[in-house]
Amino acid sequence: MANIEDIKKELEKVKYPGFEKSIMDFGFVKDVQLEGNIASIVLDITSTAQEVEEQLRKDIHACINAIGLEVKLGFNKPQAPKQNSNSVSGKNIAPQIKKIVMVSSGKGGVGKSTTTVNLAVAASMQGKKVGILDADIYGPNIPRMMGLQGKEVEVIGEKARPLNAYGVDVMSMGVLMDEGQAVIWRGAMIMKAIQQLLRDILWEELDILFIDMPPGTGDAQLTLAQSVPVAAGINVTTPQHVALDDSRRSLDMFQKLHIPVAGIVENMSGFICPSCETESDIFGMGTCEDLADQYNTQVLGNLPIEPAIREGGDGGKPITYFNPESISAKRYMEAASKVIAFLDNVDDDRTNADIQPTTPPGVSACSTTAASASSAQQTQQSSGGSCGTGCGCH
Ligand SMILES: Nc1ncnc2c1ncn2[C@@H]1O[C@H](COP(=O)(O)OP(=O)(O)OP(=O)(O)O)[C@@H](O)[C@H]1O
Repeated sequence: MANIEDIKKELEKVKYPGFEKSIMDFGFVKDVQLEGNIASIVLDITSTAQEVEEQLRKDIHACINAIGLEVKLGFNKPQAPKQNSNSVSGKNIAPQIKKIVMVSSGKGGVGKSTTTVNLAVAASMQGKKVGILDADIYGPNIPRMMGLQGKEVEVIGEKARPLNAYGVDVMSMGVLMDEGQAVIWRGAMIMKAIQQLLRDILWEELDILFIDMPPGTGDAQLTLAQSVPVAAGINVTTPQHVALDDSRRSLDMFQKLHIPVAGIVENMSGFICPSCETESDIFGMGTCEDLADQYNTQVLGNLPIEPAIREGGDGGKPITYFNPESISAKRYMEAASKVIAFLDNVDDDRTNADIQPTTPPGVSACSTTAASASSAQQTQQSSGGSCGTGCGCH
């Protein structure tokens, strides 16, 4: 006869809909009891969506029945939010912003924030009125990268005015939270935070708002797509094949959310030696071309690993603004021009209902299942010359 441990083992096989992690790993299973052959299980879940509950019921029944037990299931769920999804209500909560661009990556640490900052600065240098919303609530580092760390936000009534650096308006959870404060966010809180960052911030009329998303494909992406019409998505990745697999998830998510894909930024693509400026291949270069073809999009730019890019990020002095003659700054400028050209072709008057999904609030239109696209071919590039600094050039 199965015991409680057997039940828990079975529950480890049940994945939370739209995610790779199990309900046990998420800590959603609050109570497991066994009386006779009836397993009583209580779950705390973050989604209000009926579909999520139904899927879980189905999966849990299947695996618990398989070990010869009946199931009694209880769910604790948050109240459904009053605010309907944008696509359902047709409401745009930030109508003064002409074009919203979602910058995403399949995983953390690939240079998404660095790319957001430099693209935004580059677009501003090309005459656009630009803002950055740092929605990476788990690691908001845009304030540091824009030299705004420790700056006080001006509060007017119940709203806050964005900060400004290098001609770009900026708002971030990092400005609103104490430094180093750890944040553990669950679905409903993320939804609220993102909506507040759009609605309760006094954004001026902007041509483009770049939004630096948390890595991955989750509640934040869905909430954003349901709250405002997202005109374009940009995927940032590094060229290694493992990173490209994660990237596919991100690109699949754009497709599922009906977000037009402006392109892919291949970051840390080769290394530029600070001494001789030779570009050499470290993690691979040019691997995103195939990926872009598969998703019918373009590579916006190949940004090398350049110490000056990191120093610009750490020191709050973006390379595009402070060293516009560098190879990287020129590539960011070119990438920004491609984004602007892409946005020119996305209709200003498109409403969210035209481009974003019509799933009810809280229902994940995102899937973490990677497309079964074939692997991109790595293009090896050799570099000439030798500088003798051990940078890898030969
Ligand atoms: N092309 C580059 N050359 C050198 N350093 C880089 C480059 N791109 C990013 N970095 C550095 O890599 C680190 C991670 O970059 P960044 O914070 O932009 O990544 P991220 O994808 O936003 O990470 P997270 O998901 O954790 O927020 C930073 O220290 C940044 O300065």
